[in-house]
Amino acid sequence: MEKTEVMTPKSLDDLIKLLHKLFESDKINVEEVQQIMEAYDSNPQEWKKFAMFDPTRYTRNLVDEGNGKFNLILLCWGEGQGSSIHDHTDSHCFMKMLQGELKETLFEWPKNKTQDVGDMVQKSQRILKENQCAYINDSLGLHRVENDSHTEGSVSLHLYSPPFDTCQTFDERTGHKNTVKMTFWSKFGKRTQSLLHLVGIAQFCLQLKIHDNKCGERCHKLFDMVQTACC
Ligand SMILES: N[C@@H](CS(=O)O)C(=O)O
Ligand SMILES: [Fe+2]
Repeated sequence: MEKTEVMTPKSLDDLIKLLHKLFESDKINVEEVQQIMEAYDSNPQEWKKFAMFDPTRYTRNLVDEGNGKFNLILLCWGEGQGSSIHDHTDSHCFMKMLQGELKETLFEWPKNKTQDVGDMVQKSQRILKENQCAYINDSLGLHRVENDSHTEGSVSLHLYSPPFDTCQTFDERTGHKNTVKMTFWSKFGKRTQSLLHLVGIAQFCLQLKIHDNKCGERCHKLFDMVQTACC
């Protein structure tokens, strides 16, 4: 196999361009992707438009859809926020630190995948520092990611290939698993949830039509508008 030189992306846009090139090929070189992501020197000016925090849980903000080959997602972790123990749906997962630190804990898959089998077995734990790029896939195990800081938020850039929108989460005590849908807090720098919220309100208003035809009519219009805006 030929050895390629590690390219140093000059900016986030440059990194995205390089990633598009690398993922044109059907077979990717994990180390190469990891090295290129690590070589990008985090510059908040370039990514702050994607960085939206929520006080209640970590947010997932879509940055790029990688021509359908990968999703590039910026994750914002407030103080004390973390993920559940989860898998990565048979995809590659690269995780590049843009700001602050994150604690990553690796777990083994529960022995019996169909039954609750007691405590999850912890394999290792490490602190990921700014500009570091970690990698995981399902054959390496499961993980949980946490921002342990009481004073600072953390930001990380995740690349998933192929893209996926559900994963399995695991109860640390029992190993019991659940399939969960993963949502975006924003896409390409624009908040998504508020529109979904409006759809919910419009749907609710539509039900009122039973009681009040005028309201129903108005809400049909609102519902159509919101649907057009969303899709
Ligand atoms: N894989 C998680 C983030 S992490 O905890 O690695 C997600 O995409 O939401
Ligand atoms: Fe993860």
